[in-house]
Amino acid sequence: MSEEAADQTVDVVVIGGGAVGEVAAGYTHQGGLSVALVEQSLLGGECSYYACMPSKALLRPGQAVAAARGVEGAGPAVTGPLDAAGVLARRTTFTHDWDDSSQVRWAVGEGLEVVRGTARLVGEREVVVAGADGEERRLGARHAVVLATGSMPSTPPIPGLDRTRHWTTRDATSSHEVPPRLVVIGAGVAGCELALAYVRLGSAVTVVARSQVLPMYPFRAGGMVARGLSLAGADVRTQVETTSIERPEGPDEPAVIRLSDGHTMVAEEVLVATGRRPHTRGLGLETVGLEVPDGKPLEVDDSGRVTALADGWLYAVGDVTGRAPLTHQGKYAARVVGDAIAARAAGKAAEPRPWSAYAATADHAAVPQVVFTDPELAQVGLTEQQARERGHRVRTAEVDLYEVAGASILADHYTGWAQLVIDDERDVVLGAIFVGQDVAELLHAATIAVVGEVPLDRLWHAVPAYPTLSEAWLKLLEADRARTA
Ligand SMILES: Cc1cc2nc3c(=O)[nH]c(=O)nc-3n(C[C@H](O)[C@H](O)[C@H](O)COP(=O)(O)OP(=O)(O)OC[C@H]3O[C@@H](n4cnc5c(N)ncnc54)[C@H](O)[C@@H]3O)c2cc1C
Ligand SMILES: NC(=O)c1ccc[n+]([C@@H]2O[C@H](COP(=O)([O-])OP(=O)(O)OC[C@H]3O[C@@H](n4cnc5c(N)ncnc54)[C@H](O)[C@@H]3O)[C@@H](O)[C@H]2O)c1
Repeated sequence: MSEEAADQTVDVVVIGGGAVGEVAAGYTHQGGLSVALVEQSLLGGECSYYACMPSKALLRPGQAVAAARGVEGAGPAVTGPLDAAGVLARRTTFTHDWDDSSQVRWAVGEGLEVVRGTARLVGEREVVVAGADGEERRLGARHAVVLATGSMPSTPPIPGLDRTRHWTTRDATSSHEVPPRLVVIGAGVAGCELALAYVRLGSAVTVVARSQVLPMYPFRAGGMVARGLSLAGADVRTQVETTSIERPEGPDEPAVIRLSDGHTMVAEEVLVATGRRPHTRGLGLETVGLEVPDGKPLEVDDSGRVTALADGWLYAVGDVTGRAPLTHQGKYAARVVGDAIAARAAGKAAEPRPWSAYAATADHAAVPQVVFTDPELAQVGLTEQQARERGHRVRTAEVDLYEVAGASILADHYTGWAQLVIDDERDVVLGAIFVGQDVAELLHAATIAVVGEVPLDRLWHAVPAYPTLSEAWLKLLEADRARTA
């Protein structure tokens, strides 16, 4: 688009103002470039309004109560059920009642131009934004366009689902009611977290897993989370398919859910939490010669450049790339994208050398994730299975966390498990997993060990304070010594 044909020309247009797009825009601007950030809905995206923050806000009160009840002497001070209305109200303070004014103030304060509307590519470095009023605005980009359009819930092919009103994670995180009965289909991260939140809020919850709970993690870890859900009162059904869903009495009447084991359930709400697909639909990718099948991610190199386009003006970042669909990892890639665009605009090569500022290298082997269930599950890097599949020769070290003095102080009858996946040739940590109460804060030490490739004989000198849960590290290293002695 020539500067005359455009209503406005900036250095960089970022499409999608979720957490990831905001960071890409911010870093690009800090690099000295003018940036238009286009958002069709709420600036801040899923994480702020329908995902991370509201789900964690729904979970936290139940965690606080459970922690107190797990300590003799403290338990009697906490009686009665959660105040569901209070929990929902506190959640709403985190979503700012689904009002993004504070995020807009932040963006404008940073020097970004916020453009409201739905954007699509119409050619190389050319974007059209359709506003809510139907007006179209043409934006030209001198250097780059960044696609940060996120992901959408995927709908599994369950007979009747497409005709039956149901919850997605958006509804579950923004509900103002606690349904008396809730069936959760899918026992991935979102399904497990939201099942726990609602069972603790008072719903009768059934979780339907077609394989196991959290199948992406080691069997033992998923089993511990499944047991935690059961102890909280959920009915967890594994190895079972959902064969049909309907609301036979009408859209506002209870749903009837049938399972492959012959069981039938009735519930006011059904949450379908069976994964997400990259949001590439309607982006005008065909106008720049890209063919991306629906549901497939935009492939990018480590600096975020869309690999299918030769001249490198189109970038993608966050969930739409399918690389590591987590807020923190998307924001990390966005920092890389912002730095790479600014450097290239200044005439630098900005080659994505591994571990340089221009490469999101950690995406490949050091992604941390916490599942905020009870017990929590915190994992980084490669699982044992992934490491073996990638051809590493590995050994593992494992401990039961009740052996750790800090754990026994934290909770009576603490149960937990930790495992290190160790590269047998280089003696460095490739991955770590912790399952137990409050293990989330153990994770960053593991991330540092994995990213830093810290040799085990040096890690031996990183002494955890007594009596903290971090002594899990000492126990793990001792277990490895005992095995390799
Ligand atoms: C229930 C749930 C809980 C989660 N909890 C966590 C957690 O605790 N920690 C964690 O790290 N991750 C969590 N995630 C994952 C996390 O929410 C995503 O990884 C993150 O939101 C991705 O950010 P994004 O900016 O790439 O996409 P999004 O947040 O989806 O933002 C994309 C934005 O682009 C906009 N957009 C799309 N198309 C256009 C267009 N054509 N024009 C203009 N704007 C457009 C959308 O309106 C949206 O605002 C959770 C996910 C779910 C579903
Ligand atoms: N704490 C966190 O970091 C957090 C919390 C929630 C979500 N997320 C992220 O958000 C994204 C979406 O979460 P999610 O849990 O929906 O996706 P997911 O991919 O983690 O899990 C989806 C689960 O649904 C199952 N499934 C698929 N089709 C099914 C069917 N027909 N019947 C029953 N089960 C079926 C899959 O086997 C899988 O276990 C993921 O990237 C996740 O990592 C992160």
